[in-house]
Amino acid sequence: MDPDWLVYHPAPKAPDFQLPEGAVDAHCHVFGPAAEFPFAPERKYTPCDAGKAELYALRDHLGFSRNVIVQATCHGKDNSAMIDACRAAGDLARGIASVGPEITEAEIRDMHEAGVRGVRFNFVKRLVDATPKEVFLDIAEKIKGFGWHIVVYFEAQDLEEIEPFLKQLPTTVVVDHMGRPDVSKGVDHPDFQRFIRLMDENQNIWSKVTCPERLSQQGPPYSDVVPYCAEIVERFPDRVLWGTDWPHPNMKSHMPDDGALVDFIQKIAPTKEQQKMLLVDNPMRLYWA
Ligand SMILES: O=C(O)/C=C(\CC(=O)C(=O)O)C(=O)O
Repeated sequence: MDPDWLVYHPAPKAPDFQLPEGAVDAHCHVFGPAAEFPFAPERKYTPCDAGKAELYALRDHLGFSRNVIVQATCHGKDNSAMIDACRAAGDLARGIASVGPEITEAEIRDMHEAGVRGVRFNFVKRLVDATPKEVFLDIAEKIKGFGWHIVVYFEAQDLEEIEPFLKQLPTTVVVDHMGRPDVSKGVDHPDFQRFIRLMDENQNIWSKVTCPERLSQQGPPYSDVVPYCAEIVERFPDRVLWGTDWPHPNMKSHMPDDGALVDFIQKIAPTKEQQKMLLVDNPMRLYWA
């Protein structure tokens, strides 16, 4: 693994916040183990091993019922670790894959049968080499007939440029980590308001209200991120998802305690009704319907 790699928390606390029955961790990853599932040659980082056994132990410890496993860029377009983890969980996991334009209908069907329900388009330059938008649009056409959706990962400064592309996508679109706002700017800043407007005007666009540990400039308990997540949950309660982001790739400042991350949920979704939509109803509708 990279010399400055931070390994996931060895013993997260038991959450004080009791998750609703049937809660879904809708954003997490598996890494390897590398001996079984080697990392991709084109990867931009080399993580520690963090396989399905550890992921499912964390699920049970925190009180989640299900997982959505998002293909991590260190595995490139080889989705086998993610698919193996989905198959091992039976009906309790779904996956988001990374695919190229050469993907065939038969391959999509196989992945669907394993539990995959979408693809991820990544625009974060430190994680991937750029893919032309026409290639992504081509992939979108191929997957839409399967009822899959598209997860997009970009940073706040790139929103203006990719907004027309997002509006062209023919499926439900889920934005990772609220489009990574700069939380020093305030929720009223035009950059975050642009993201709110995008969701407001496009009913097919959802957001993950995730990764306070990545977005925070203050560190735990991530109070500076609360207003951003809370604003989105309040405005769009039926289009939000939450996940741990375990095993927290590329965290450099600190490694979060996953139990404390679960406790964060009640600050951004204060009512029982919001919590149930965020953690159960929305992910079940998108991934298990
Ligand atoms: O875990 C995340 O969502 C964020 C990542 C890693 C990532 O997306 C990947 O490797 O695919 C990041 O910001 O480094």
